[in-house]
Amino acid sequence: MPGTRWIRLLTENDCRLEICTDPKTILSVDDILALIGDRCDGVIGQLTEDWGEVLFSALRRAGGTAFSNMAVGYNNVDVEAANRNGIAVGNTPGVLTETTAELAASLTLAAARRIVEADQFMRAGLYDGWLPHLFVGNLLKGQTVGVIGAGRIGSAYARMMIEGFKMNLIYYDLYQATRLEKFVTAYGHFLKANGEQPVTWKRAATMEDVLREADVISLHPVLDKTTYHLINPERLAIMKKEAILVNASRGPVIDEVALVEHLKANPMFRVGLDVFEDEPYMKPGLADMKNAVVVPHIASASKWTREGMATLSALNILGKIKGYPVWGNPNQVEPFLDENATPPPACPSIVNAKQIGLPSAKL
Ligand SMILES: NC(=O)c1ccc[n+]([C@@H]2O[C@H](COP(=O)([O-])OP(=O)(O)OC[C@H]3O[C@@H](n4cnc5c(N)ncnc54)[C@H](O)[C@@H]3O)[C@@H](O)[C@H]2O)c1
Ligand SMILES: O=C(O)[C@H](O)CO
Repeated sequence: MPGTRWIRLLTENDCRLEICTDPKTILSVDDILALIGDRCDGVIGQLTEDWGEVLFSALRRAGGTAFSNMAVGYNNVDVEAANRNGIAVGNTPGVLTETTAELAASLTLAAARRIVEADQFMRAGLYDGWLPHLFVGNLLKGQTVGVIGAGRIGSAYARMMIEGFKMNLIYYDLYQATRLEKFVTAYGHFLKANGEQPVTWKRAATMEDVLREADVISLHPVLDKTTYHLINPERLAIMKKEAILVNASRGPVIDEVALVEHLKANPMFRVGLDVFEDEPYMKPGLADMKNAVVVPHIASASKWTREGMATLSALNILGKIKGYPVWGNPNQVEPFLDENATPPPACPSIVNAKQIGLPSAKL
């Protein structure tokens, strides 16, 4: 895990720390069982690990009460199994928001302006002079950005695309994104007052409305039963032929086999993908598609964010061991990240706090 603050926070609070140095990228359940051993109070794990009944009951038997993913997404964790074993499950919200949104914006631009194809063309020595039709892509200004899942990251991405490129917004979420709507309204007024075309927003009644209307669609929901294969052949078919689809949420939100077929049939349709259905693998054919930009799950990969994720996950474990209450607002974790201050005596984010009866901190 990156940085050293998380190590200091634990060791200065009398925790003995065992750091896994196995060179394997993804640990199996058996690897983790061996690491838990017969005495372990808490574990910080990664999103690539399968945390279910086997691991939570082993942790319980070893005297443990806390697990934290070093991630905001926790679809790799069976929270019900953790509840049955009385284990608190932590995650790391907030600290990834801007970094992940920036990568989604980067993928959007790379896809819209064909950056990767053009880079490969240059390196292959194929450039022999300016041409009017060389790597013509899409202009974003004035087009419509569609966001599916307008939570922390989806809203941050929307703001970047609206403020940066003056795009109009259409979004779909189970909940109203009130702050985002207010921002777009205010920005629209500002543009109008300066003699520019104002930006607009619309909350779509159905996901299909977003897919039909948007020129760029970025996916930012959690992965659960309701969002598995949310993008399927039928929904791909209703998107514009020249649309751009970006995914920096979780791979299984897209039916990747269907996506490859769609990319083959629609060369002007482009995608930017940070995540894949069977990570670390890509479905057959995807790597050959020039209309796909692919990167290896790096959306949260800035130094500040990764160190913040390490800090928040360590504080989730420490807080539970110390018997601290749970921080009341997982969207405001800044006080835990201030290098020059002692962090608040609270667990920054425990997703099953209510289910296992943990008290909430008074802010
Ligand atoms: N690629 C990466 O490195 C990376 C980095 C950070 C987060 N993520 C993923 O992004 C997800 C979102 O993170 P966040 O911090 O914005 O979480 P969040 O909880 O703030 O936002 C998720 C949003 O999805 C919405 N949602 C849930 N089910 C939906 C559905 N069926 N249809 C439409 N919207 C639905 C929720 O209402 C919520 O607003 C994480 O769960 C994680 O899987 C990926
Ligand atoms: O869910 C998360 O936190 C991310 O996928 C890590 O990059």
